[in-house]
Amino acid sequence: MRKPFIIANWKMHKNIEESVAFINQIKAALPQVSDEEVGIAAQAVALSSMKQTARGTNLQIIAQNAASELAGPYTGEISARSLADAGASYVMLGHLERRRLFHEDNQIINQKVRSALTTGITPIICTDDKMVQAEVNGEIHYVFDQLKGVLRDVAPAHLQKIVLSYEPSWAVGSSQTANPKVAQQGCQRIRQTVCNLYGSLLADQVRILYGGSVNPQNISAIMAQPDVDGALIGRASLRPDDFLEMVNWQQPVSNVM
Ligand SMILES: O=C(CO)COP(=O)(O)O
Repeated sequence: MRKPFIIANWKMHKNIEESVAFINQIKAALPQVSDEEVGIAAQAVALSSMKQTARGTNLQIIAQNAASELAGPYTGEISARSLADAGASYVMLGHLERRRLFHEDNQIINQKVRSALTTGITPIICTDDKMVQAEVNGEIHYVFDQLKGVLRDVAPAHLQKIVLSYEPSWAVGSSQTANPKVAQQGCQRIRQTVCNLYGSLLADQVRILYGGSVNPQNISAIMAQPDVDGALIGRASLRPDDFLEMVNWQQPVSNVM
């Protein structure tokens, strides 16, 4: 049984004080750890204070990026080792914005994945529909070459822990509301690719999240899809009440607030 995972990706929003205040506002209303995992991906400087504030809760503190090396002369970089020290249990790697704005490619992301794994911090590997997209007989086909590249030399024992995500480029940060069927199709194809690479047992275990314009109105329909195990939420995660509504998507709103 795959445990649902709902993640706020705050990107470069919220300073340390705002991050801590947010956690103080939501921590009493988080779901049971046995039912669901909840996490917040924030700027690296806020992680340590967030971890302290979240003590006693099941909230996962997540880094948004890490260096490909663990130590050395890389001015301005932050290693997965230091992120783990700061309290991050997961690190997002290969987000669409990292690929698009900072020119990260599959090789670099693969190095980052392998470095993170040596520190015990769990990668959340993001993929998008820019993998290879081809139209055959009027149907869109995604070929998940990105996945093969970023998972190179990743052992099956490690893949068991890794979380994957599907974030179509046109839905991230856009006004286009995610269509649950598209979310399902993308996640299902990622699972199929994992099955081809690692076999069906691991493909059934790995969690695959959907990201791109998720909000309190559409999260239930997205989470109802069989291959969608969670959501990566940008803009709609910035307000505590909206975030709580989304992490408690299984309950009527009146029971949450
Ligand atoms: O980038 C995202 C999550 O990683 C999605 O961002 P939005 O929810 O703002 O579209």
